[in-house]
Amino acid sequence: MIGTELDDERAYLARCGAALLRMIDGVRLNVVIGERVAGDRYSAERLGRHLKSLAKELAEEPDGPPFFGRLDFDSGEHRGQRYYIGRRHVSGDTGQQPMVIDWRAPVSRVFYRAGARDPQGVSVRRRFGWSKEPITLTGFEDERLGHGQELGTASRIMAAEIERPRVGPMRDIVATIQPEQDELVRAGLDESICVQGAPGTGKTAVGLHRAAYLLYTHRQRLSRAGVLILGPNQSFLGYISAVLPALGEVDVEQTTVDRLLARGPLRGADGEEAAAVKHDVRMAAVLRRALYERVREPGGPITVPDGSYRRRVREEELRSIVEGARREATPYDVGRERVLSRTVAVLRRQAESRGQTPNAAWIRKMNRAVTGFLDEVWPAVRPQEVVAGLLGDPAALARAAEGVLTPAEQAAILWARPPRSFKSARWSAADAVLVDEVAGLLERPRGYGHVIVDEAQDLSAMQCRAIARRSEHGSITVLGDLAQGTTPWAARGWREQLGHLGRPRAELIALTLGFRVPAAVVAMANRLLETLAADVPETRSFRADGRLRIREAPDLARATVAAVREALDHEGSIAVMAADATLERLTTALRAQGVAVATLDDPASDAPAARVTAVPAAMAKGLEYDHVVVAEPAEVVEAEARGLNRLYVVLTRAVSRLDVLHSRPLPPQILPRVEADRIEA
Ligand SMILES: Nc1ncnc2c1ncn2[C@@H]1O[C@H](COP(=O)(O)OP(=O)(O)OP(=O)(O)O)[C@@H](O)[C@H]1O
Repeated sequence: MIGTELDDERAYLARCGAALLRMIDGVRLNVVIGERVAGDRYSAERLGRHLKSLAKELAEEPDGPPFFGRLDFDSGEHRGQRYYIGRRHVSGDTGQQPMVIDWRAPVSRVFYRAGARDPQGVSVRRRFGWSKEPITLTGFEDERLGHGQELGTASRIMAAEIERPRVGPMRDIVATIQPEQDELVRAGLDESICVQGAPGTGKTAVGLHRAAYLLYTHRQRLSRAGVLILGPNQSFLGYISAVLPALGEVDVEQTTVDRLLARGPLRGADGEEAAAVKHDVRMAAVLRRALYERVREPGGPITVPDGSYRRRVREEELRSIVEGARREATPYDVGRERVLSRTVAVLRRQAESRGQTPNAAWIRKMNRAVTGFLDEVWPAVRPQEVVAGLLGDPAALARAAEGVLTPAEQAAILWARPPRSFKSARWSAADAVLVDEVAGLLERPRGYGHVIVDEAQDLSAMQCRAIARRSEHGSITVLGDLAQGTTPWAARGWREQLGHLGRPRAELIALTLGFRVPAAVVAMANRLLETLAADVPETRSFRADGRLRIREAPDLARATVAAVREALDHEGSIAVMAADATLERLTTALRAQGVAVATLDDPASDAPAARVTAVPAAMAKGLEYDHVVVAEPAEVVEAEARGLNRLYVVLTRAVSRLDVLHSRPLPPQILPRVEADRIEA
């Protein structure tokens, strides 16, 4: 019975393949016709470009299966219908319903949300199982929701997908999105949300799928306004970069906050103290003062030659123009424009009252004539100039920071050797944030329709403000985990962070079911979590499989080589994680033993297909590997002020197996019940 049904499904699969080819051919043909028939060159080019990108998109359809689920309805709006759900829409014959419905379409929501308690009209939900290379439909699993039958997380197909060994970059999760994740993915475009989730609960996955969903649902609005994804570093962005293209979305900007804000190369570095002050929210007030200190009261009336006349604007009038512009609290550059246009308007009224009719050339002439006055009372400035003027001049800093920063804080951020000009300044990443703050006071930056911020707990207040400026008229999705905060300014609570992000009332949602880390590892991570003083709920693991092994190893290098060799016998990616110096030593040892090791900054180093990556503990955030070897956790803890949080991050990167190797005593925070986990070889 199942056999014949499987044959039927395979026949349907073959028809889908044919339909997809027809779609690609059709679009390609349109490219050719479009190029020939469009009325003029401009529309020919536009049409051609559009069709070509559509053809490219379709042809680049990943080799994945065209559908992963099926819904049979026996009541409600879709009664009697059967829909196949897949990554992308596949058209049916003319006049027929689609062969496959996009997972983002409204009806697909039922696939993710229906359950025995609320079948939503569905009699049977079917999940398909596939094997790769070649893509083969191997079976299916039915849930008769109408009869109270629901597998939930007991689904074998779902478990196999979640527990599969990880290789290469992150993949989409469309086939197995959980109901609570789906709710976040499909939150409306006007809703800003904040997702607090322990490691591996799918925050990043939710964020990426939300981007794809919003682009599908609000294509026009967002293709104009744009979607921005912010991640912690380039390695992380590389790791997630394939997910959206696989879902057919190629026009999403994915970058880091530093890159977003940098206006040139960053060649400077700050000490801890200076960075902490520069990232503090109080700097916003200091910078505002430093900028508006440049606005001066008019020192007297102005006289402007106009043909045979000399026009005069009284000091009181000028004062009220400057004061008025200040009070209006528009961006600084708009204020300057207003002072200019209002001063010229006074001159114009004078000219008109004398029977003159000023034209555009006259206005231009007057604009030029009052520029000297304008530069005095409301000078044009560049943001770098303002910041350099502040950090390079103790007196200017003291004026702007009075009552806001302590003398010690001021001393911490002063440049020891000020550059000759702001153009030769060696800007640091923190300086770039300050420059951006001033730039935001000068004029509003380009905004996005939606911004997704990953690892948001690590952002400083000043970085949050930079993001808020870019999402003022859009919405944001904030993803993070307070327990994984490792920067000196990492958030202690979400409400305050959301305030800095300009969304103090965004809904806060917690995800607690982990899909990455095996249960044994979660138990250890939760022990560490208790000591981190982060107000977050514990995680449960979806995964009963997986292995944790803790070994004392006097010769760390030898033990690492042995652990990696053993890992290489299994399928999946492997990472060695440690503090910097130790990692270098271990990488050398591995290479000396003939093991190819890639590094994060150069993934193709050593051997292009190296299965082992050396990951500095400080760069592990957001990444995952099938097998992780963590060497000398005590060093990871000692390396930085929030070393325990870093260890928490590092211990939660493994999908199938985690080896913890130590020659020194383990950090006591993971010790209490560690003996129970210890399995000696
Ligand atoms: N519903 C799901 N079905 C299948 N896999 C899932 C699901 N949700 C998450 N995953 C997988 O679990 C892993 C962890 O997800 P993700 O990286 O998004 O978690 P995270 O919460 O961002 O973790 P971290 O805080 O450590 O960065 C990924 O491999 C992801 O594909």
